[in-house]
Amino acid sequence: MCYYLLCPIRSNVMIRAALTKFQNKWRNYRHRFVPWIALNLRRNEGSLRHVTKSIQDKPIHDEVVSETLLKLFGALLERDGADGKQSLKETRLRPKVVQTKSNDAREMHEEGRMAESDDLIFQSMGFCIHRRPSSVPLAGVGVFITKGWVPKGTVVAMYPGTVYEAYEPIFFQSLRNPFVFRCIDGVLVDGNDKGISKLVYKSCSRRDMLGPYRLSDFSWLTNPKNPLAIGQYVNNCNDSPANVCYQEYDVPRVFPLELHQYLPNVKYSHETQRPIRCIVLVSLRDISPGEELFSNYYTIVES
Ligand SMILES: C[S@@+](CC[C@H](N)C(=O)[O-])C[C@H]1O[C@@H](n2cnc3c(N)ncnc32)[C@H](O)[C@@H]1O
Repeated sequence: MCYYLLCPIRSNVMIRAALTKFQNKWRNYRHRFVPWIALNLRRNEGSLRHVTKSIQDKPIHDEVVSETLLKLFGALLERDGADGKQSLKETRLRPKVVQTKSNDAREMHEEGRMAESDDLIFQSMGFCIHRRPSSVPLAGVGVFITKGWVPKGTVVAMYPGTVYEAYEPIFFQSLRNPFVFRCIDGVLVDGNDKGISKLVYKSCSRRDMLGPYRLSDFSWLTNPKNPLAIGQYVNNCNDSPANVCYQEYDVPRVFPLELHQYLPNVKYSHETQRPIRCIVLVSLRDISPGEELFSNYYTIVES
């Protein structure tokens, strides 16, 4: 009798102990991409990023991020029109103009725009960045430095997308979506440029205007006018160490209003009081032309 009673009790205790151990490990574990972690944790344990405190997961100062963005966005604004109003008008008109062109003319127009963007980013940042088929078999698209050198500690890309507070609903957008990025504080950024995610981003971006100024950029959903806004396509490193890492950056309130139109992030709810959250990718070492960017999809935050 005793035997039958004791056995379930002992196994209950063991199960509870195992669950507590798992819960503790899970709490410390700040995963970036939810579906990916479930499938690949064991295979990629060697490529984990360890940081001691969440506050320390900033390889460069936020002021340096601000300076970089101000420089690039300033150059984009100069290209698009001195006060940003012209670029807004242009953005509204562009679809109609493009519709009247043949496919060839449209392709030439896009190629011209890409070459112009390349010159601009090369002049202000010293490198060019593009999407290409990944060097990792079956990994889809990746992001490459195609021209110029990237010194260690440089902002190389931005992770675009809709920003959800931890309590906001994202269930339907997250189904079969490998682009949902999780910040250390639980904020989620949906960088998918297709389907329902695309619709949500566009509608939030159109909602948020301040007078003549757009507060976010939605061109990354098709052809990014901010050339850095392709960070959601950076793949996870497998065997060799990552050459970039994610840094969370809350846009300071003093960030010039006319430059917000180049920020590739928008709040899901406009009632959220905190500053807009952006994610930048920062180089962990010097990167040479032709190299693919690789990040860590896993970060362990040890408290
Ligand atoms: C955020 S997306 C990155 C962009 C993706 N490569 C694409 O073409 O859409 C994450 C997905 O990329 C793929 N991926 C990323 N790193 C990988 C790797 N090292 N090996 C294989 N697949 C990878 C996985 O399918 C993962 O769910």
